[in-house]
Amino acid sequence: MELSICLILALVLTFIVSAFFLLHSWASPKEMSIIPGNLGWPIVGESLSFISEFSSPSGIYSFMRRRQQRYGKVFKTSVLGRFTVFLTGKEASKMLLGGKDGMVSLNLFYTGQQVLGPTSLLQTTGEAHKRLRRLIAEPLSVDGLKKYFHFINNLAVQTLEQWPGRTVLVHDEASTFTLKVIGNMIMSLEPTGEEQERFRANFKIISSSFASLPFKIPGTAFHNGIKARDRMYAMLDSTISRRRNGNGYQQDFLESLIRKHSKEAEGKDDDGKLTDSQLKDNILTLLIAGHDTTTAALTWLIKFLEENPTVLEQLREEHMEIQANREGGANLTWSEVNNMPYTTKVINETLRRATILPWYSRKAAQDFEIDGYKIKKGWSLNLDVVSIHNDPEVFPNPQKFDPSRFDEPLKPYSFLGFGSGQRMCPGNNLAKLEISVFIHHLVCGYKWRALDRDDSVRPTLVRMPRSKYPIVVEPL
Ligand code: HEM
Repeated sequence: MELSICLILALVLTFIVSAFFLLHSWASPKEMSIIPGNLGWPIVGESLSFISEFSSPSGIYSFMRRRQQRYGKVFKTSVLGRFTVFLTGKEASKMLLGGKDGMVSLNLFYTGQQVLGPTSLLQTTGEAHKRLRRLIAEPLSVDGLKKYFHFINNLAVQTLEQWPGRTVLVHDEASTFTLKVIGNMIMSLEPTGEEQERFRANFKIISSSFASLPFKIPGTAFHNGIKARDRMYAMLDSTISRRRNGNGYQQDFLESLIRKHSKEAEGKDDDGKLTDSQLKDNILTLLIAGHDTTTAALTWLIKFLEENPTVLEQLREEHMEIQANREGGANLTWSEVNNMPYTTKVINETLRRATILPWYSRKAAQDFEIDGYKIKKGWSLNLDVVSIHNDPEVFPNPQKFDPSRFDEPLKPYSFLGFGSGQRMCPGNNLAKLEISVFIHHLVCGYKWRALDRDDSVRPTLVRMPRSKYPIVVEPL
Protein backbone atom coordinates (compact mmCIF):
# COMPACT_ATOMS: atom_id res chain seq x y z
CA MET A 1 0.00 0.00 0.00
CA GLU A 2 2.75 2.44 1.07
CA LEU A 3 4.70 1.53 -2.04
CA SER A 4 1.79 2.36 -4.34
CA ILE A 5 1.29 5.77 -2.61
CA CYS A 6 4.98 6.51 -3.16
CA LEU A 7 4.66 5.46 -6.78
CA ILE A 8 1.61 7.68 -7.32
CA LEU A 9 3.38 10.61 -5.66
CA ALA A 10 6.47 10.05 -7.80
CA LEU A 11 4.31 9.94 -10.94
CA VAL A 12 2.42 13.12 -9.98
CA LEU A 13 5.72 14.86 -9.23
CA THR A 14 7.22 13.76 -12.53
CA PHE A 15 4.10 14.99 -14.31
CA ILE A 16 4.23 18.40 -12.61
CA VAL A 17 7.96 18.86 -13.30
CA SER A 18 7.56 17.79 -16.95
CA ALA A 19 4.54 20.10 -17.35
CA PHE A 20 6.64 22.97 -15.91
CA PHE A 21 9.47 22.34 -18.36
CA LEU A 22 7.06 21.92 -21.29
CA LEU A 23 5.31 25.17 -20.36
CA HIS A 24 8.68 26.86 -20.02
CA SER A 25 9.96 25.77 -23.44
CA TRP A 26 6.56 26.52 -25.04
CA ALA A 27 6.44 30.05 -23.54
CA SER A 28 10.06 31.05 -24.28
CA PRO A 29 10.44 32.93 -27.57
CA LYS A 30 11.72 30.40 -30.11
CA GLU A 31 14.08 32.73 -31.95
CA MET A 32 15.80 33.52 -28.64
CA SER A 33 17.55 30.15 -28.90
CA ILE A 34 20.26 31.81 -31.03
CA ILE A 35 21.14 34.13 -28.12
CA PRO A 36 23.60 32.53 -25.66
CA GLY A 37 22.52 32.23 -22.02
CA ASN A 38 20.37 30.17 -19.70
CA LEU A 39 16.66 30.63 -19.03
CA GLY A 40 16.94 28.85 -15.67
CA TRP A 41 14.07 27.06 -13.97
CA PRO A 42 10.49 27.05 -15.26
CA ILE A 43 8.53 30.14 -14.16
CA VAL A 44 11.15 31.50 -11.70
CA GLY A 45 13.95 31.42 -14.31
CA GLU A 46 17.09 32.89 -12.74
CA SER A 47 15.13 35.31 -10.53
CA LEU A 48 16.34 33.87 -7.23
CA SER A 49 20.04 34.45 -7.88
CA PHE A 50 19.22 37.79 -9.55
CA ILE A 51 17.31 39.05 -6.51
CA SER A 52 19.83 37.74 -3.99
CA GLU A 53 22.75 39.32 -5.86
CA PHE A 54 20.78 42.54 -6.33
CA SER A 55 20.83 42.99 -2.55
CA SER A 56 24.56 42.35 -2.18
CA PRO A 57 26.93 45.36 -2.00
CA SER A 58 28.07 44.86 -5.60
CA GLY A 59 24.43 44.56 -6.72
CA ILE A 60 23.68 42.81 -10.01
CA TYR A 61 27.28 43.45 -11.15
CA SER A 62 28.40 39.98 -10.07
CA PHE A 63 25.33 38.38 -11.75
CA MET A 64 26.17 40.24 -14.97
CA ARG A 65 29.92 39.67 -14.85
CA ARG A 66 29.63 35.91 -14.43
CA ARG A 67 27.31 35.59 -17.39
CA GLN A 68 29.26 38.03 -19.55
CA GLN A 69 32.43 35.99 -18.90
CA ARG A 70 30.56 32.84 -19.98
CA TYR A 71 28.42 34.16 -22.86
CA GLY A 72 29.73 37.59 -23.89
CA LYS A 73 28.17 41.07 -23.91
CA VAL A 74 24.74 39.83 -25.06
CA PHE A 75 23.00 37.03 -23.17
CA LYS A 76 19.48 35.84 -22.44
CA THR A 77 17.97 34.99 -19.09
CA SER A 78 14.58 34.85 -17.43
CA VAL A 79 14.19 37.14 -14.42
CA LEU A 80 11.28 38.78 -12.61
CA GLY A 81 8.75 36.95 -14.76
CA ARG A 82 10.27 37.92 -18.11
CA PHE A 83 12.34 36.23 -20.78
CA THR A 84 14.83 38.93 -21.49
CA VAL A 85 18.10 39.76 -23.21
CA PHE A 86 20.73 41.70 -21.26
CA LEU A 87 23.14 43.80 -23.31
CA THR A 88 26.03 46.04 -22.40
CA GLY A 89 28.69 48.25 -24.00
CA LYS A 90 28.79 51.26 -26.26
CA GLU A 91 27.10 49.77 -29.31
CA ALA A 92 24.15 48.44 -27.32
CA SER A 93 23.78 51.80 -25.48
CA LYS A 94 23.88 53.70 -28.74
CA MET A 95 21.23 51.49 -30.33
CA LEU A 96 18.89 51.24 -27.33
CA LEU A 97 19.15 54.82 -26.06
CA GLY A 98 20.13 56.88 -29.07
CA GLY A 99 18.85 54.68 -31.91
CA LYS A 100 16.17 55.45 -34.46
CA ASP A 101 12.94 56.85 -33.05
CA GLY A 102 10.34 54.11 -32.63
CA MET A 103 12.86 51.24 -32.62
CA VAL A 104 12.26 50.46 -28.94
CA SER A 105 9.78 51.53 -26.28
CA LEU A 106 10.08 51.56 -22.48
CA ASN A 107 9.19 48.23 -20.92
CA LEU A 108 7.40 48.88 -17.63
CA PHE A 109 6.08 46.10 -15.42
CA TYR A 110 2.32 45.47 -15.80
CA THR A 111 1.58 47.03 -12.40
CA GLY A 112 3.60 50.15 -13.27
CA GLN A 113 1.67 50.53 -16.53
CA GLN A 114 -1.68 50.27 -14.73
CA VAL A 115 -0.73 52.64 -11.93
CA LEU A 116 0.66 55.38 -14.19
CA GLY A 117 -2.09 55.27 -16.79
CA PRO A 118 -1.90 54.89 -20.57
CA THR A 119 -0.98 58.49 -21.39
CA SER A 120 2.07 58.66 -19.13
CA LEU A 121 5.27 59.87 -20.77
CA LEU A 122 6.73 56.48 -19.88
CA GLN A 123 4.15 54.71 -22.02
CA THR A 124 4.20 56.93 -25.10
CA THR A 125 6.52 56.72 -28.07
CA GLY A 126 7.30 58.69 -31.25
CA GLU A 127 5.56 62.05 -31.77
CA ALA A 128 3.34 61.77 -28.66
CA HIS A 129 6.42 61.20 -26.52
CA LYS A 130 8.28 64.13 -28.10
CA ARG A 131 5.32 66.43 -27.53
CA LEU A 132 5.09 65.53 -23.84
CA ARG A 133 8.84 66.03 -23.45
CA ARG A 134 8.52 69.51 -24.97
CA LEU A 135 5.75 70.42 -22.51
CA ILE A 136 7.78 69.54 -19.44
CA ALA A 137 11.14 70.78 -20.76
CA GLU A 138 10.63 74.48 -19.95
CA PRO A 139 9.49 74.19 -16.31
CA LEU A 140 12.28 71.67 -15.63
CA SER A 141 14.99 73.75 -17.35
CA VAL A 142 17.60 75.56 -15.24
CA ASP A 143 15.76 78.89 -15.79
CA GLY A 144 12.36 77.33 -15.13
CA LEU A 145 13.56 76.01 -11.76
CA LYS A 146 14.75 79.37 -10.46
CA LYS A 147 11.39 80.18 -8.86
CA TYR A 148 11.60 77.10 -6.60
CA PHE A 149 15.11 77.86 -5.36
CA HIS A 150 14.05 79.73 -2.20
CA PHE A 151 11.65 76.99 -1.16
CA ILE A 152 14.34 74.31 -1.64
CA ASN A 153 16.95 76.39 0.17
CA ASN A 154 14.73 77.13 3.20
CA LEU A 155 13.56 73.53 3.40
CA ALA A 156 17.16 72.24 3.36
CA VAL A 157 18.12 74.61 6.20
CA GLN A 158 15.05 73.66 8.28
CA THR A 159 15.55 69.93 7.68
CA LEU A 160 19.18 70.03 8.77
CA GLU A 161 18.41 72.07 11.91
CA GLN A 162 16.45 69.02 13.13
CA TRP A 163 19.35 66.60 12.69
CA PRO A 164 21.75 67.13 15.64
CA GLY A 165 21.21 65.22 18.88
CA ARG A 166 19.40 62.12 17.54
CA THR A 167 19.84 59.14 15.24
CA VAL A 168 19.08 60.30 11.72
CA LEU A 169 17.99 57.80 9.07
CA VAL A 170 19.35 59.68 6.08
CA HIS A 171 17.16 57.82 3.60
CA ASP A 172 13.92 58.77 5.40
CA GLU A 173 14.96 62.40 5.79
CA ALA A 174 16.02 62.63 2.15
CA SER A 175 12.70 61.04 1.14
CA THR A 176 10.69 63.63 3.09
CA PHE A 177 12.83 66.48 1.74
CA THR A 178 12.55 65.45 -1.93
CA LEU A 179 8.81 64.74 -1.68
CA LYS A 180 8.15 68.15 -0.15
CA VAL A 181 10.19 69.79 -2.91
CA ILE A 182 8.35 68.07 -5.73
CA GLY A 183 4.92 68.53 -4.07
CA ASN A 184 5.61 72.25 -3.85
CA MET A 185 6.98 72.48 -7.34
CA ILE A 186 4.10 70.63 -8.94
CA MET A 187 1.12 71.99 -7.00
CA SER A 188 2.44 74.48 -4.42
CA LEU A 189 1.84 72.14 -1.50
CA GLU A 190 2.88 73.61 1.82
CA PRO A 191 5.62 71.55 3.51
CA THR A 192 3.41 70.81 6.53
CA GLY A 193 -0.30 70.38 7.15
CA GLU A 194 -3.17 68.06 6.38
CA GLU A 195 -2.88 68.28 2.58
CA GLN A 196 0.83 67.43 2.69
CA GLU A 197 0.09 64.41 4.91
CA ARG A 198 -2.61 63.10 2.56
CA PHE A 199 -0.34 63.63 -0.43
CA ARG A 200 2.51 61.84 1.31
CA ALA A 201 0.40 58.90 2.51
CA ASN A 202 -1.09 58.31 -0.95
CA PHE A 203 2.25 58.70 -2.68
CA LYS A 204 3.93 56.11 -0.46
CA ILE A 205 1.22 53.54 -1.26
CA ILE A 206 1.41 54.27 -5.00
CA SER A 207 5.18 54.07 -4.98
CA SER A 208 5.29 50.67 -3.27
CA SER A 209 2.70 49.26 -5.70
CA PHE A 210 4.70 50.29 -8.77
CA ALA A 211 6.57 47.00 -9.21
CA SER A 212 4.36 44.75 -7.06
CA LEU A 213 2.79 41.40 -7.97
CA PRO A 214 0.02 41.82 -10.56
CA PHE A 215 -2.92 40.67 -8.38
CA LYS A 216 -5.56 43.33 -8.05
CA ILE A 217 -7.46 41.89 -5.08
CA PRO A 218 -8.30 43.86 -1.92
CA GLY A 219 -5.37 43.95 0.47
CA THR A 220 -2.65 43.54 -2.18
CA ALA A 221 -0.08 46.28 -2.85
CA PHE A 222 -1.35 46.60 -6.43
CA HIS A 223 -5.00 47.07 -5.37
CA ASN A 224 -4.00 49.57 -2.67
CA GLY A 225 -1.83 51.42 -5.19
CA ILE A 226 -4.70 51.87 -7.66
CA LYS A 227 -6.97 53.14 -4.86
CA ALA A 228 -4.30 55.58 -3.64
CA ARG A 229 -3.74 56.73 -7.24
CA ASP A 230 -7.50 57.47 -7.51
CA ARG A 231 -7.37 59.49 -4.28
CA MET A 232 -4.32 61.40 -5.56
CA TYR A 233 -6.15 62.14 -8.84
CA ALA A 234 -9.16 63.39 -6.88
CA MET A 235 -6.82 65.82 -5.04
CA LEU A 236 -5.47 67.01 -8.38
CA ASP A 237 -9.00 67.31 -9.83
CA SER A 238 -10.12 69.59 -7.03
CA THR A 239 -6.98 71.75 -7.35
CA ILE A 240 -7.42 71.96 -11.14
CA SER A 241 -11.06 72.98 -10.85
CA ARG A 242 -10.24 75.57 -8.14
CA ARG A 243 -7.61 77.04 -10.41
CA ARG A 244 -9.94 77.03 -13.44
CA ASN A 245 -12.49 78.93 -11.36
CA GLY A 246 -9.88 81.60 -10.78
CA ASN A 247 -9.08 80.59 -7.17
CA GLY A 248 -5.73 79.75 -5.66
CA TYR A 249 -3.52 80.95 -8.53
CA GLN A 250 0.05 79.75 -8.05
CA GLN A 251 3.13 79.92 -10.18
CA ASP A 252 3.75 76.18 -10.26
CA PHE A 253 4.08 73.34 -12.71
CA LEU A 254 0.37 72.49 -12.61
CA GLU A 255 -0.57 76.10 -13.37
CA SER A 256 1.77 76.21 -16.34
CA LEU A 257 0.18 73.04 -17.77
CA ILE A 258 -3.37 74.26 -17.08
CA ARG A 259 -2.82 77.66 -18.63
CA LYS A 260 -0.67 76.82 -21.57
CA HIS A 261 -1.45 73.27 -22.39
CA SER A 262 -4.67 71.79 -21.04
CA LYS A 263 -8.14 71.44 -22.48
CA GLU A 264 -11.01 70.94 -20.07
CA ALA A 265 -12.62 67.87 -21.54
CA GLU A 266 -11.88 64.90 -23.69
CA GLY A 267 -13.24 64.92 -27.23
CA LYS A 268 -12.56 68.58 -28.06
CA ASP A 269 -10.64 69.31 -31.25
CA ASP A 270 -7.14 67.96 -30.92
CA ASP A 271 -5.24 71.20 -30.85
CA GLY A 272 -2.15 69.56 -29.39
CA LYS A 273 -3.22 70.26 -25.79
CA LEU A 274 -3.40 67.87 -22.87
CA THR A 275 -6.65 66.47 -21.53
CA ASP A 276 -7.10 66.36 -17.75
CA SER A 277 -6.30 62.64 -17.63
CA GLN A 278 -3.08 63.16 -19.64
CA LEU A 279 -2.20 65.96 -17.27
CA LYS A 280 -2.75 63.81 -14.17
CA ASP A 281 -0.96 60.74 -15.59
CA ASN A 282 2.08 62.87 -16.32
CA ILE A 283 2.14 64.68 -13.02
CA LEU A 284 2.11 61.28 -11.30
CA THR A 285 4.85 60.14 -13.69
CA LEU A 286 7.11 63.01 -12.61
CA LEU A 287 6.44 62.22 -8.96
CA ILE A 288 7.22 58.53 -9.36
CA ALA A 289 10.24 59.00 -11.62
CA GLY A 290 11.72 61.84 -9.58
CA HIS A 291 11.21 60.92 -5.96
CA ASP A 292 12.97 57.63 -5.14
CA THR A 293 15.81 58.40 -7.55
CA THR A 294 16.69 61.75 -5.97
CA THR A 295 16.22 60.31 -2.46
CA ALA A 296 18.63 57.49 -3.27
CA ALA A 297 21.20 59.82 -4.85
CA LEU A 298 21.25 62.13 -1.83
CA THR A 299 21.51 59.20 0.59
CA TRP A 300 24.37 57.52 -1.31
CA LEU A 301 26.20 60.83 -1.67
CA ILE A 302 26.16 61.51 2.08
CA LYS A 303 27.34 57.92 2.68
CA PHE A 304 30.16 58.12 0.13
CA LEU A 305 31.35 61.43 1.61
CA GLU A 306 31.64 59.96 5.10
CA GLU A 307 33.56 56.97 3.72
CA ASN A 308 35.93 59.21 1.71
CA PRO A 309 37.25 61.98 4.01
CA THR A 310 39.58 63.52 1.39
CA VAL A 311 36.68 64.00 -1.01
CA LEU A 312 34.59 65.47 1.82
CA GLU A 313 37.42 67.87 2.68
CA GLN A 314 37.75 69.08 -0.92
CA LEU A 315 33.98 69.46 -1.24
CA ARG A 316 33.82 71.37 2.03
CA GLU A 317 36.57 73.70 0.77
CA GLU A 318 34.48 74.54 -2.31
CA HIS A 319 31.44 75.34 -0.18
CA MET A 320 33.33 77.23 2.54
CA GLU A 321 34.88 79.39 -0.14
CA ILE A 322 31.46 80.18 -1.60
CA GLN A 323 30.27 81.10 1.88
CA ALA A 324 33.36 83.20 2.65
CA ASN A 325 33.01 85.20 -0.58
CA ARG A 326 29.41 86.06 0.19
CA GLU A 327 28.73 89.51 1.52
CA GLY A 328 27.35 89.93 5.03
CA GLY A 329 26.72 86.21 5.67
CA ALA A 330 23.64 86.27 3.42
CA ASN A 331 22.06 83.01 2.34
CA LEU A 332 23.08 80.81 -0.60
CA THR A 333 22.25 82.48 -3.93
CA TRP A 334 20.98 81.19 -7.26
CA SER A 335 24.19 82.10 -9.09
CA GLU A 336 26.31 80.35 -6.43
CA VAL A 337 24.34 77.12 -6.69
CA ASN A 338 24.90 77.13 -10.43
CA ASN A 339 28.65 77.40 -10.03
CA MET A 340 29.81 74.42 -7.97
CA PRO A 341 32.18 72.51 -10.26
CA TYR A 342 33.53 70.04 -7.70
CA THR A 343 30.01 69.33 -6.37
CA THR A 344 28.90 68.46 -9.90
CA LYS A 345 31.74 65.92 -10.15
CA VAL A 346 30.81 64.46 -6.74
CA ILE A 347 27.19 64.05 -7.90
CA ASN A 348 28.31 62.35 -11.13
CA GLU A 349 30.65 60.02 -9.27
CA THR A 350 27.80 59.15 -6.86
CA LEU A 351 25.55 58.26 -9.78
CA ARG A 352 28.32 56.17 -11.34
CA ARG A 353 29.36 54.37 -8.19
CA ALA A 354 25.81 53.71 -6.89
CA THR A 355 24.18 53.21 -10.32
CA ILE A 356 20.79 53.87 -8.80
CA LEU A 357 18.92 52.43 -11.81
CA PRO A 358 21.13 49.42 -12.65
CA TRP A 359 19.48 48.55 -15.97
CA TYR A 360 17.31 50.40 -18.48
CA SER A 361 14.40 48.35 -19.80
CA ARG A 362 13.17 48.41 -23.38
CA LYS A 363 10.90 46.42 -25.66
CA ALA A 364 11.89 45.96 -29.30
CA ALA A 365 9.26 47.65 -31.48
CA GLN A 366 10.79 46.17 -34.65
CA ASP A 367 13.48 43.68 -35.72
CA PHE A 368 17.07 44.95 -35.66
CA GLU A 369 20.62 43.80 -35.03
CA ILE A 370 23.00 44.52 -32.13
CA ASP A 371 26.56 43.22 -31.78
CA GLY A 372 25.86 40.66 -34.54
CA TYR A 373 22.68 39.29 -32.89
CA LYS A 374 19.26 39.53 -34.54
CA ILE A 375 16.78 41.04 -32.09
CA LYS A 376 13.11 40.32 -32.78
CA LYS A 377 10.13 42.65 -32.39
CA GLY A 378 8.45 42.19 -28.99
CA TRP A 379 11.54 41.00 -27.09
CA SER A 380 12.33 42.43 -23.71
CA LEU A 381 15.81 44.03 -23.68
CA ASN A 382 17.75 45.41 -20.74
CA LEU A 383 20.77 47.63 -21.00
CA ASP A 384 23.12 46.59 -18.17
CA VAL A 385 24.36 49.98 -16.95
CA VAL A 386 26.24 48.60 -13.93
CA SER A 387 28.83 46.98 -16.18
CA ILE A 388 29.20 50.21 -18.18
CA HIS A 389 29.81 52.19 -14.97
CA ASN A 390 32.32 49.60 -13.73
CA ASP A 391 34.29 49.24 -16.95
CA PRO A 392 37.94 49.37 -15.73
CA GLU A 393 39.12 50.72 -19.10
CA VAL A 394 37.02 53.85 -18.65
CA PHE A 395 37.01 53.97 -14.83
CA PRO A 396 40.27 52.45 -13.47
CA ASN A 397 39.77 50.88 -10.03
CA PRO A 398 35.98 51.25 -10.45
CA GLN A 399 35.14 50.54 -6.79
CA LYS A 400 37.03 53.67 -5.70
CA PHE A 401 34.92 56.80 -5.14
CA ASP A 402 36.89 59.35 -7.13
CA PRO A 403 35.16 62.49 -8.48
CA SER A 404 38.33 63.47 -10.41
CA ARG A 405 37.26 60.88 -13.02
CA PHE A 406 35.01 63.67 -14.27
CA ASP A 407 37.81 66.27 -14.61
CA GLU A 408 37.84 65.66 -18.35
CA PRO A 409 34.75 65.06 -20.48
CA LEU A 410 34.06 61.35 -20.97
CA LYS A 411 33.33 59.62 -24.27
CA PRO A 412 29.61 59.34 -25.16
CA TYR A 413 27.78 56.39 -23.55
CA SER A 414 30.49 55.71 -20.95
CA PHE A 415 28.55 57.47 -18.16
CA LEU A 416 24.76 57.08 -18.08
CA GLY A 417 23.77 58.41 -14.64
CA PHE A 418 20.81 60.29 -16.13
CA GLY A 419 20.55 58.09 -19.23
CA SER A 420 21.00 59.39 -22.76
CA GLY A 421 19.10 59.99 -25.99
CA GLN A 422 15.33 60.42 -26.38
CA ARG A 423 14.59 59.25 -22.84
CA MET A 424 17.39 61.04 -21.00
CA CYS A 425 16.15 62.17 -17.59
CA PRO A 426 14.15 65.43 -17.97
CA GLY A 427 14.43 66.00 -14.19
CA ASN A 428 18.24 66.05 -14.02
CA ASN A 429 18.45 69.83 -13.38
CA LEU A 430 15.96 69.57 -10.53
CA ALA A 431 17.79 66.61 -8.98
CA LYS A 432 21.16 68.41 -9.19
CA LEU A 433 19.64 71.57 -7.73
CA GLU A 434 18.10 69.77 -4.74
CA ILE A 435 21.28 67.83 -4.02
CA SER A 436 23.64 70.81 -4.41
CA VAL A 437 21.58 73.04 -2.09
CA PHE A 438 21.27 70.30 0.55
CA ILE A 439 24.95 69.40 0.41
CA HIS A 440 25.97 73.06 0.70
CA HIS A 441 24.18 73.44 4.02
CA LEU A 442 25.27 70.02 5.25
CA VAL A 443 29.01 70.42 4.68
CA CYS A 444 29.12 74.07 5.78
CA GLY A 445 27.25 73.51 9.02
CA TYR A 446 27.64 69.93 10.20
CA LYS A 447 29.80 66.84 10.63
CA TRP A 448 28.40 63.33 10.87
CA ARG A 449 29.33 59.75 11.72
CA ALA A 450 27.80 56.52 10.38
CA LEU A 451 26.18 54.18 12.91
CA ASP A 452 26.07 51.22 10.56
CA ARG A 453 28.53 49.84 8.03
CA ASP A 454 26.06 47.49 6.36
CA ASP A 455 26.65 47.80 2.63
CA SER A 456 23.74 45.69 1.42
CA VAL A 457 21.04 47.12 -0.77
CA ARG A 458 17.24 46.90 -0.69
CA PRO A 459 15.78 44.65 -3.40
CA THR A 460 13.76 47.45 -5.02
CA LEU A 461 13.98 48.87 -8.55
CA VAL A 462 15.86 51.93 -7.27
CA ARG A 463 19.03 50.94 -5.40
CA MET A 464 19.01 52.21 -1.78
CA PRO A 465 21.10 51.23 1.26
CA ARG A 466 19.14 48.57 3.16
CA SER A 467 20.05 50.17 6.51
CA LYS A 468 18.58 53.56 5.40
CA TYR A 469 22.01 54.86 6.45
CA PRO A 470 21.75 55.83 10.15
CA ILE A 471 24.07 58.63 11.31
CA VAL A 472 24.65 60.96 14.25
CA VAL A 473 25.19 64.62 13.51
CA GLU A 474 26.90 67.54 15.28
CA PRO A 475 27.22 71.20 14.31
CA LEU A 476 30.71 71.97 12.93
C1 HEM B 1 19.29 61.78 -9.03
C2 HEM B 1 18.06 61.68 -9.44
C3 HEM B 1 17.64 61.04 -10.73
C4 HEM B 1 18.23 60.04 -11.43
C5 HEM B 1 19.49 59.27 -11.08
C6 HEM B 1 17.42 59.80 -12.61
C7 HEM B 1 17.73 58.89 -13.59
C8 HEM B 1 16.99 58.72 -14.75
C9 HEM B 1 17.38 57.87 -15.84
C10 HEM B 1 18.63 57.03 -15.88
C11 HEM B 1 16.40 57.93 -16.77
C12 HEM B 1 16.39 57.22 -18.11
C13 HEM B 1 15.96 55.77 -17.93
C14 HEM B 1 15.91 55.01 -19.21
O1 HEM B 1 16.46 55.43 -20.24
O2 HEM B 1 15.28 53.94 -19.17
C15 HEM B 1 15.38 58.82 -16.27
C16 HEM B 1 14.20 59.13 -16.93
C17 HEM B 1 13.23 59.93 -16.39
N1 HEM B 1 13.33 60.72 -15.27
FE1 HEM B 1 14.87 60.77 -13.99
N2 HEM B 1 16.34 60.64 -12.56
C18 HEM B 1 16.44 61.44 -11.45
C19 HEM B 1 15.58 62.44 -11.07
C20 HEM B 1 14.42 62.78 -11.73
C21 HEM B 1 13.52 63.84 -11.35
C22 HEM B 1 13.74 64.80 -10.17
C23 HEM B 1 12.46 63.80 -12.21
C24 HEM B 1 11.23 64.65 -12.30
C25 HEM B 1 10.93 65.68 -11.64
C26 HEM B 1 12.70 62.72 -13.14
C27 HEM B 1 11.86 62.35 -14.17
C28 HEM B 1 12.15 61.42 -15.12
C29 HEM B 1 11.24 61.05 -16.19
C30 HEM B 1 9.82 61.59 -16.39
C31 HEM B 1 11.92 60.12 -16.98
C32 HEM B 1 11.38 59.41 -18.23
C33 HEM B 1 11.78 60.20 -19.47
C34 HEM B 1 11.23 59.61 -20.75
O3 HEM B 1 10.81 58.45 -20.77
O4 HEM B 1 11.24 60.33 -21.74
N3 HEM B 1 13.91 62.13 -12.83
N4 HEM B 1 15.77 59.30 -15.04
